[in-house]
Amino acid sequence: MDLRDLKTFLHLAESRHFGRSARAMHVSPSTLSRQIQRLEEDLGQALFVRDNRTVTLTDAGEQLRQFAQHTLLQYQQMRHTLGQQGPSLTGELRLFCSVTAAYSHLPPILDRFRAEHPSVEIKLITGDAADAVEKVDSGEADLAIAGKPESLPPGIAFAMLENLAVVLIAPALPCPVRHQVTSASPDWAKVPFILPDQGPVRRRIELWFRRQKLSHPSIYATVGGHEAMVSMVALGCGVALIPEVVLENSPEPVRNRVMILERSDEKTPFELGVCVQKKQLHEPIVSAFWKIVQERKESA
Ligand SMILES: CC(=O)[C@](C)(O)C(=O)O
Repeated sequence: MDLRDLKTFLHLAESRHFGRSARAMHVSPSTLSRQIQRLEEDLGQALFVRDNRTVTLTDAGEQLRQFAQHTLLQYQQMRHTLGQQGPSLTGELRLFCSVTAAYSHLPPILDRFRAEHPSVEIKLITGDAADAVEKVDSGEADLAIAGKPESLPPGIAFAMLENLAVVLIAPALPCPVRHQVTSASPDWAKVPFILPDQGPVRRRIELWFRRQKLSHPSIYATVGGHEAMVSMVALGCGVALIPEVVLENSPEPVRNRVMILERSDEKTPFELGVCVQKKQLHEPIVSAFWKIVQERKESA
């Protein structure tokens, strides 16, 4: 068994997306398939079940995921201990992110940070992704995972993690809204929209309205938190624009009640990243976390 295969496997087990993992690990999709095949042959078990778009772990895959997570973290910890001079960091780090980001993007960064700095206490605050930059700007959090706003406050630094797709979603089960949006030429002025109350996603739906020449859209509700928007769409209340990762991390019964009407084009990606106050970057704990984010960015 090769550590690189294990790393690639773990990435795929977390992303559940061949293309994304191949890009992040700097290998071609066929190399990635070969690495997984090698592990499957070695263990004599299938690790993933694949269909057109999604990848699911088998029981053996889940066992290997746990093994890979422990092994790689222990390895990193050992490497760090061997190469470490001076005392390790102690203190507190306050992180803010959405529930979605806590599932999708925070785990590998936090695992790595914990492996290197086990004595730092992590205070995780979850909430509306749209509040992330403000939480850092106001000093309530040291670092946050955020969608990049059109303009960043002057004291804030932003390190991009990934370009996310943004999708327009509608109820998938038979209901009046589904009927409206699946007709041959929907009357968009009559379709109820669920909007985030603020933030970069709000800005995007406003641009979408403009492109559709929709000056008076019908607003069903304005809510805080992209996760809540998915639930409302799943209940048939209206349609909404959200980062696709929020849908991907919604519980399956909710996901099954939602369909994607439109996916944003690659020219207008939604930049997800980590933000911090520039003046805090010299603080040892903040700077240690920032360094890990920068390294991930380079390997993404
Ligand atoms: C901005 C952000 O954190 C996410 C993951 O895209 C979200 O929760 O919408």
